[in-house]
Amino acid sequence: MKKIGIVGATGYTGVELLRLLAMHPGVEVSFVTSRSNAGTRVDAMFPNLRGHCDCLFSDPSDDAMADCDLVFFATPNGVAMKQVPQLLKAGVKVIDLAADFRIKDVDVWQEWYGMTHACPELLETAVYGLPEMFRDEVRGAQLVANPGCYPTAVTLGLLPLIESGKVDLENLIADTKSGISGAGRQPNLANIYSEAGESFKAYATSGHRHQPEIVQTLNAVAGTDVDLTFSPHLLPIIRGIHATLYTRDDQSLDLQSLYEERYKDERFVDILPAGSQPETRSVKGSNMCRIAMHRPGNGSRIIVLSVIDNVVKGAAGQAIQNMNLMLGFDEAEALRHPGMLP
Ligand SMILES: NC(=O)C1=CN([C@@H]2O[C@H](COP(=O)(O)OP(=O)(O)OC[C@H]3O[C@@H](n4cnc5c(N)ncnc54)[C@H](OP(=O)(O)O)[C@@H]3O)[C@@H](O)[C@H]2O)C=CC1
Ligand SMILES: CC(=O)N[C@@H](CCC(=O)OP(=O)(O)O)C(=O)O
Repeated sequence: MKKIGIVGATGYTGVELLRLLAMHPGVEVSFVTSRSNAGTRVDAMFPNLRGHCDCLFSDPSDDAMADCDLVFFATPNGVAMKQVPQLLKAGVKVIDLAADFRIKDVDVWQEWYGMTHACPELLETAVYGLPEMFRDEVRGAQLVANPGCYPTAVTLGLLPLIESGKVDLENLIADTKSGISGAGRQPNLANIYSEAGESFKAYATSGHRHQPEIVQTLNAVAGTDVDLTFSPHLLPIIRGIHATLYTRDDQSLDLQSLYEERYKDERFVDILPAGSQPETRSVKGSNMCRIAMHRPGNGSRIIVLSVIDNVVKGAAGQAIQNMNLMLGFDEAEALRHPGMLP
């Protein structure tokens, strides 16, 4: 059994890691942290884990972390970078669910995240954990930067078009909506039910830190600079991301066969039949990304619809997909279950 640690196990992505790892036959979660609940039983705080997890929360400074084979950081941005160098030296593999190692250019990272990077020398060696693009690199990685939730939905939705070399890269648009759990579990007035329920709004319209993350990946695929308008919105649902993606081609692409061919071997990307409209509830609780393509009026406009569960394929599920690759398990271990309806 591989020994797994989770730093930040009282947050939404941390507790989702615990739920999913409870279904994994090859790992045991041996170390979980919470600064505010050290010494408390995990299943006393999260009764859904009764019978699945008998750990106590430890403090993140506990040396036992270095005894793990792999540690997940499910912590706010800027936490992992302070502990990762030491863990790597101790031979521990690390997956950061936050953004500390996602952006290769340290100046870009510091500008968007508003802090000084603690270990910029690791940015080049960290592997961006989108298995549908970097599977082989993830297999050999000691440090994986798990992608952001919006970047996962947008990048998987646009990838076949960018790889085709046939779409307008000057005017890509990603109109995205996220459920409220995307903002994490810490209290925030804007995210309480009576503020966010029965309402709908855009946010971070003049700039969101996921824009440079998506562009970094798309630029690498395109081999040139793409121009992406990225506009996030807060949806009054708990889980789910819906991305509506726009571009144009010269009408030569057969969208259905392009996407089906690109993702034919991918277990976590489902290309829906032509004309479909994927729903966030179809992926709720699962690691699946569902995608459908449209060409309104058979013209040059292309609209791609992409949905994920932000906590699963957008965070904990994708992190476990990466863990499976890094530790030599079947990539789908603990992730084979379907979504929940309703
Ligand atoms: N929610 C989502 O859908 C997604 C989240 N992410 C990213 O994943 C990370 C975790 O997100 P989420 O679970 O939503 O966050 P939460 O705010 O829900 O949880 C954060 C966790 O980190 C712990 N923590 C906070 N500060 C520190 C610290 N300085 N040192 C150690 N532990 C700390 C908290 O526990 P305690 O205070 O008790 O120690 C808590 O368990 C974030 O970086 C987020 O941006 C990525 C994709 C999607
Ligand atoms: C609804 C909502 O607030 N969503 C979050 C995205 C969470 C996430 O994935 O962001 P990281 O890059 O920090 O991992 C946001 O827009 O900030």
